[in-house]
Amino acid sequence: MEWIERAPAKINLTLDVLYRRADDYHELEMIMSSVDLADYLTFTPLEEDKIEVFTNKAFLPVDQRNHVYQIIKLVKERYNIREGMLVEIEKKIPVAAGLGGGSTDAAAALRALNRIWELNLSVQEMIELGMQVGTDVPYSIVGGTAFVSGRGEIVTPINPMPSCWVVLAKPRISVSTKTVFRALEVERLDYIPKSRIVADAIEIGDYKGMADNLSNALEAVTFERHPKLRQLSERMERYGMDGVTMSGSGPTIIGFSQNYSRAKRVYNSLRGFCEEVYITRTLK
Ligand SMILES: C[C@](O)(CO)[C@H](O)COP(=O)(O)OP(=O)(O)OC[C@H]1O[C@@H](n2ccc(N)nc2=O)[C@H](O)[C@@H]1O
Ligand SMILES: Nc1ncnc2c1ncn2[C@@H]1O[C@H](COP(=O)(O)OP(=O)(O)OP(=O)(O)O)[C@@H](O)[C@H]1O
Repeated sequence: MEWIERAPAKINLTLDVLYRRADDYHELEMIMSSVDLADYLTFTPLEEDKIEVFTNKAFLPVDQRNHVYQIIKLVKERYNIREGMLVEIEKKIPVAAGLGGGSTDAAAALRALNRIWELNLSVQEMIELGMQVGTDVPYSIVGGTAFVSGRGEIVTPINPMPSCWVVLAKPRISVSTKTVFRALEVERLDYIPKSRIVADAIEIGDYKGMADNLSNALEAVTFERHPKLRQLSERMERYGMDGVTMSGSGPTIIGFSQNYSRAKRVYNSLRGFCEEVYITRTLK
């Protein structure tokens, strides 16, 4: 029997860095939401005790380095499972883009294994396991629109973000999350945390309040290294998007509009300028 699990991409409406912690991670506050762009994972239980991962992107690792492989291994060890699992990942979310692709696949694997192996894990137990694989896995287990804090493990669902179109633009630039955090001088950040402001706006359905306060503390570092991203962000603002920001540690720049024709126009204009451009909707 086969089991199919959908794994949606996430966007950051905000990413506030509060301080660097003793364990070298950063204390964060973020508003995240899921969008209508997803990977699809097909799970086939195997009698033989082995883990096999396949994907349609040849450059992606399918061994211990794959987040899905890591989750299966973790669950098998923790719950002493002697059966095997074969997973096919149909990758649609751009990789290393700031859209949480690997994390959402890992979360989808946890949800699927929980059902297939009848583990009866609570959301909290899945969050604890997921955190061992990546910062964005806990959010991806919960999904929807959420206020995310701590290292990324405290996920508080809030009202769905006001419905709108989201244009995602990813130029051919690679960004290492670790390098960006390392280059960040938190004590010198000249910037006001926006997550609580955006959460309050979303709670009362205030689209303008949300769009006016999008922000990302990592933008300064990533933009300095890749000036093309600043140009892209300014271009999207000039084209009339209601709000523009960077997702995660980049390089994807996201723009919001409640007007479909405008979002479509921006999408069409960016296609010549950017490697990958998508027009998506937010998910409830
Ligand atoms: C920046 C975000 O995209 C926001 O959504 C995520 O926090 C990144 O998620 P990810 O790629 O799954 O990240 P991880 O593999 O957990 O962390 C990558 C690196 O980012 C830095 N990192 C991450 C999370 C955090 N709260 N503080 C950090 O300093 C650490 O150097 C870590 O080694
Ligand atoms: N299933 C997977 N899908 C995508 N990337 C994976 C997967 N498993 C492992 N990786 C590795 O994880 C790295 C980051 O990819 P991913 O797409 O998760 O980044 P991201 O979108 O920037 O994530 P985030 O927003 O959480 O920082 C890549 O270098 C890739 O090789």
